[in-house]
Amino acid sequence: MSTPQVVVHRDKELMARAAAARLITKIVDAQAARGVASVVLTGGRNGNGLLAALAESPARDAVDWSRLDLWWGDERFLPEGDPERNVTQARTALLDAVPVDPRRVHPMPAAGAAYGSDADAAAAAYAGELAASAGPEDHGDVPTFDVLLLGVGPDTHVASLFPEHPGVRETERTVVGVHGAPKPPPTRISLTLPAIRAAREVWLLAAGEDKAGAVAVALSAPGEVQAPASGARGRARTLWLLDRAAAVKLPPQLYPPASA
Ligand SMILES: O=C1O[C@H](COP(=O)(O)O)[C@@H](O)[C@H](O)[C@H]1O
Repeated sequence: MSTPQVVVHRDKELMARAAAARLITKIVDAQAARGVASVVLTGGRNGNGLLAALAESPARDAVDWSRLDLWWGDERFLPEGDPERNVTQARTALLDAVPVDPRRVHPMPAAGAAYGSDADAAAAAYAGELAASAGPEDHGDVPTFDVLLLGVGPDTHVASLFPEHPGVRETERTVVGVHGAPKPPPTRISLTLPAIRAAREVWLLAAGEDKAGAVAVALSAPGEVQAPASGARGRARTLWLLDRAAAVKLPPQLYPPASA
């Protein structure tokens, strides 16, 4: 697993634009190297800010959207089309504006329809979809995602893995149903830390002073059960993309001052 690197941008708008530019380059490079790229999307303010910045970037046309697999790190277990679902927000921010191949877009299941209110069954189905996409070159039952994006909550949660909750302790399953989440809605679906750690690169996004405490705690090497963000690492790279407000409690030796 890789050691976290920290990049600090002036403010959240610049952070979103820089992260979007970085993601475009990463997708184009992966498509050149392997034909297809895969990205795991996150919900939340910073994840959607990145997608909106990507939608506005003229360089978005450098991406071959038909050769991009999109997965989700977590989902709020709500009915299809609910405005609070992460996939609904991603469609509004970006996906409705670019020619993605619908067969390569893999939202987590919604409540109702096939799974009713059974988030555990929906999580198992998504685990099956991931396993079916993993090849012999991958590490276990998930594809080796090129980039996995994560927002960081003020309590250090990532995806829907909350401190001290059962999901963050999971070591076998790749996807779990989450019950009684401290942030609404209480029922969710989430990738687990083992699935997150299958990614080549994990990028954690945090902006604003309400995230400063979480960033400082997660980067001070606590246990991942207490601070889930600290356990989110990529095989090749772990990148924390911050704005100055979110970095304010970090010791300066953790990042080069020139990057801020
Ligand atoms: O509920 C969620 O929250 C986290 C963090 O969101 P933020 O708005 O505080 O950045 C997000 O990453 C996750 O996908 C989402 O379901």
